[in-house]
Amino acid sequence: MAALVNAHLVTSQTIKLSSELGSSELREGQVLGGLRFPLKPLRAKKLRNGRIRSAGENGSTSSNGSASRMVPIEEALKGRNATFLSKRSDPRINGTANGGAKSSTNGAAVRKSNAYENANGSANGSANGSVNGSSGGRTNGFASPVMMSRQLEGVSIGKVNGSASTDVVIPNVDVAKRVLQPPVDVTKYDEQPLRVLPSDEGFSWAKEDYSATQRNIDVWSFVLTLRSRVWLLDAKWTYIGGFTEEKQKARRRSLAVWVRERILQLGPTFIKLGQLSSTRSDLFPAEIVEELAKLQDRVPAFSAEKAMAFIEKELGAPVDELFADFERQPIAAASLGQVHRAILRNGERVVVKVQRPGLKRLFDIDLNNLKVIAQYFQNSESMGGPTRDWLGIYEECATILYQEIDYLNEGRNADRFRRDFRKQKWVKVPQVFWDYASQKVLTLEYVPGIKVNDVAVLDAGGFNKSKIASLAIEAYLIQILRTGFFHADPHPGNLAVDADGSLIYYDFGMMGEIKSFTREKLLEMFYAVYEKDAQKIIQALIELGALVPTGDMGSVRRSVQYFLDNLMDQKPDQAATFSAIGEDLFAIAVDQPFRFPATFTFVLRAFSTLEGIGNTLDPDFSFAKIAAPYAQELLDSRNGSQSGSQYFVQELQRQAADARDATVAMPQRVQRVDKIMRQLEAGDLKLRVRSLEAERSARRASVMQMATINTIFAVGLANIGVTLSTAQGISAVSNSSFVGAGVFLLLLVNNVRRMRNLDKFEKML
Ligand SMILES: Nc1ncnc2c1ncn2[C@@H]1O[C@H](COP(=O)(O)OP(=O)(O)OP(=O)(O)O)[C@@H](O)[C@H]1O
Repeated sequence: MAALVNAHLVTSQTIKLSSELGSSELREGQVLGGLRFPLKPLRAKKLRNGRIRSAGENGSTSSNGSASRMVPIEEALKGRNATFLSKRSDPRINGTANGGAKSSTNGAAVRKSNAYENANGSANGSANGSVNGSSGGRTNGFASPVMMSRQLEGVSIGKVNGSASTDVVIPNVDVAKRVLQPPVDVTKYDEQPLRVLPSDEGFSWAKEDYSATQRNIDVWSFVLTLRSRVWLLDAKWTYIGGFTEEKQKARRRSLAVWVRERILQLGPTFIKLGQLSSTRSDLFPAEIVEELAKLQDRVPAFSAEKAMAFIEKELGAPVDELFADFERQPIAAASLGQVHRAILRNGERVVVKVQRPGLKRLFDIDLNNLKVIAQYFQNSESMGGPTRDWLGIYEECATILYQEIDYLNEGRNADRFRRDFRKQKWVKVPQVFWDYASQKVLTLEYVPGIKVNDVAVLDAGGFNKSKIASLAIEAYLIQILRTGFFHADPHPGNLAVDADGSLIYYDFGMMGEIKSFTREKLLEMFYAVYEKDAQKIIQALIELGALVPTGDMGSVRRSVQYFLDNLMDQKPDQAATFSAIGEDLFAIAVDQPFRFPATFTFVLRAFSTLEGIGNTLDPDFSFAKIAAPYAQELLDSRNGSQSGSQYFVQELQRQAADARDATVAMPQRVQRVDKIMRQLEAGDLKLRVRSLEAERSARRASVMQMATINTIFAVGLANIGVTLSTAQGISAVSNSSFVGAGVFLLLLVNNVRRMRNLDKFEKML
């Protein structure tokens, strides 16, 4: 690892208590403020300032003998401001050490101030006091939070007890900076000012006494108003001054804004569903999808009191006891919960994810209503009922929602994801502190990072953005094609970059799983994409159930070929992006026999999000360029360890076998063709051909016909208007003729626009 250290770490006043005399070294692998310490030990003597000796603590760390215990400065310096030197550790290590320690300082006056804002604290020199160290307390790796907090209450810096001594090292800023040469001022993100989030106080769903009846009324009044507004969209007579496409578009836009606002009013269930729908251009019009995308960062937060009371209820102990410090202001608020920073009693910096209270009850009511709505949609022609699986979509959403409010499930997902990426050191997944976890509260290692879309900060830190883009794609390919367990919501808020350029993943509430058969087929499709083989892709899609084979596969093949050509030869300035491809695919699906299973839409959604991230990070970003070497690697690994000649021989054998099968089957096939021909001639067999191309031509002809009629009427009426006004001067009749001509002209413009769209569509195929 390059010698990377966070300037914040060294500008902070840090204290380390270690059992080993003179071991006031910062070792490789130690973690400061969530960032791993570099390379070689840094002798304490290089760092000025004081030392304190204290009792050894290693002995008390049962789960990892080598783990040296970090003690918060505040515990050492009674109320002084400082940031902690912490250690990334196995959850079991937390809560160890100091079991049975006697406190001489009564918890060292847990400070209420913001520990994160004290990077330049004044804890200089020696910290006085006596340490009543671990005194051989047997540790309980999985102590309950309450028990642990009780034990840790006694963590104290006071009189040194025992023969060992503790070093307290307070690095000098300048010396440390010079020695460590940080490449980036990570204080920029580690100490970033907190955004003031809007409060949830004005929203009825946030009230404790919100009744189920009131909720039903609120939901149904939204649904019914929405239905009538959608109906009004197409009721041409309701447009004052006559219907125009522009007016309809404006009405649709105002409807979309209204939907977004009402969704915010309706709260968590609808916000989450709105966020999920914000990529379903196959289901909703573009204006709605655009507005729904804005829901991502406009979610109100709940008060610190509410959060703290909820934590106490969930974890069974007051926040004061559980944490040495708990930041009242959340660092983020999302539809289902919010995130607070905190410091454990052992000095570990963590984030506490607190779920919005009352979510389960709200979901139960809302999903009951939504099920009725889905059933209505399913039976409604205008909502595409017969062709869209609204009930399936409802089931999918309900599953996601209930899964997302089970934070224990999220914790398990995080652990699994971390295990999947254990070999890729460039992917970081926060540790879960299981002792501080419940179904509604999750405590995770604090791993600050720069969000992948925060280009200005990445630039200022000198990060290699195209490398980050490549890593993001590669990490995703590993998930989809190798492990089969993928992050289904990789939006920029859930992906950050560490000081050493590694990727940090947050939020494991929504994970997808690809079964091995599907993975195998996706892998085949991936190779086929790499080889630009449309036929193989179609075969894989059929086997995946994403494509229903029909007689007219020619146009499907051409569509696929079009995407292949655009995808593989994609240039940054070309619009053939994943999101465009997704939209086009969905548009084409109306005509063609594609069916998109949930996994497929999630994968496509994830790829288009990643593509967006890639484009933000690197103007020359090309998905294909990044994927190609990866595909090659997979191809090589698929061909196993066989040498080139072995592979060649195997390929020859395969082709020979194909040829043999074809030859053996030939006489049978000829016989069948002959039989069919005779049946046709005898009139026993009728062939009904449905040609999608012919249907498209018919649609085109009908638009042309309408355009011709509109032209005739426009010109005719304009002629009458001109004739009348020259003969009789401007009159009501001549004016009406001009107006009529204008209307037909507009219709003509509309026809021309439709023709252009059809042309564009034709070219795509
Ligand atoms: N372990 C962590 N260390 C540092 N920051 C974190 C950590 N976990 C979460 N965050 C911050 O909190 C934000 C929200 O977290 P997260 O996405 O897990 O919450 P959420 O409620 O699941 O949100 P949503 O599902 O809407 O994305 C993240 O974008 C990140 O900025």
